[in-house]
Amino acid sequence: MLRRLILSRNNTFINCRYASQSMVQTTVDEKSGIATVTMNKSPVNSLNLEFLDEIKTELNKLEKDKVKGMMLTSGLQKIFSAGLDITEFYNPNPDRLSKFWSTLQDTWLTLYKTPFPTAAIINGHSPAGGCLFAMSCDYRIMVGPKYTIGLNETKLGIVAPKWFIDTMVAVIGQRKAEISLTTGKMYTTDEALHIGLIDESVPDVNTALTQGNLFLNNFQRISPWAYKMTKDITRQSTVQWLIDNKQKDLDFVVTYLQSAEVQKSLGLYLQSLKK
Ligand SMILES: CC/C=C\C/C=C\C/C=C\C/C=C/C(=O)SCCNC(=O)CCNC(=O)[C@H](O)C(C)(C)COP(=O)(O)OP(=O)(O)OC[C@H]1O[C@@H](n2cnc3c(N)ncnc32)[C@H](O)[C@@H]1OP(=O)(O)O
Repeated sequence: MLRRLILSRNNTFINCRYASQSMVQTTVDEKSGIATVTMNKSPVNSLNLEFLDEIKTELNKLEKDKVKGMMLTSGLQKIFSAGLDITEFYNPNPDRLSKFWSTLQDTWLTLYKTPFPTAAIINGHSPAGGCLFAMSCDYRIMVGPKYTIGLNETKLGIVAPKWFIDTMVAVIGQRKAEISLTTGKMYTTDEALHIGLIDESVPDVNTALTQGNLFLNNFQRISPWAYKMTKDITRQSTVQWLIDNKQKDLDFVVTYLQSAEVQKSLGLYLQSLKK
């Protein structure tokens, strides 16, 4: 791992951590202590085992470094994240599938429970797992109007796991989540703003980053302990369910995803993507 200081747009030094061939780049503004984590896995930031592992490691590092906040964004042109990498569960190797799913569980727990405030800068499409990661941040700013966001699992012929569902319910409420999930609806930026799936719609990435910094800087005036306790209490039931049911969730998903019916649906969906 290499480190270097670079000069940011507002002339403060940024501590930049990067590794050769890294899929995740992080900069930390030395003045504000706010980190920007950029997902950079071409072509669509699909979340496979190695990518999830890198994201989790990076989040743990930020916690150790005691950053004051984090913005999660994408380095790709028009995609925040295409969600889980479907090739991890289409014709899967069962051992790798288990490893993949438990890494997803751990990465999500790490992101959902960060002791520092987080903002998703959604600068591109954000289906399924991409939407999950955005919803797991404390605040969402989406660059409009061209992109879409939502939990579209039913469109793939699969079911969003309970903790995906609970995360969405926490953001938009039971009724809207039920409609969104059953229909697999992908919302435009305006629609997402209207139902509360995102907090702000902005015209470009620079504005999104400025607004993200503004949101995170609010916490300079809040006790970190009070922040963390409040977040833990608010998110407790969703987090605790997964902690208590990790193995059950894993066993179910691994069996379910390998069933003939699900494999057939996934094959057809992948084919439609290639077209
Ligand atoms: C009770 C129930 C309990 C348990 C349930 C159990 C299991 C639940 C399991 C899983 C939950 C699943 C969560 C997910 O996240 S599934 C992933 C859903 N994602 C999508 O549907 C997105 C699909 N992609 C797109 O819509 C478009 O690609 C996108 C808008 C992101 C970008 O469009 P663009 O035109 O720019 O690029 P493409 O040409 O479409 O794609 C380029 C390239 O990338 C491949 N691709 C795209 N998305 C994925 C993906 N998610 N995984 C793997 N590969 C992906 C695409 O096929 C193209 O490949 P190629 O043709 O080879 O270049």
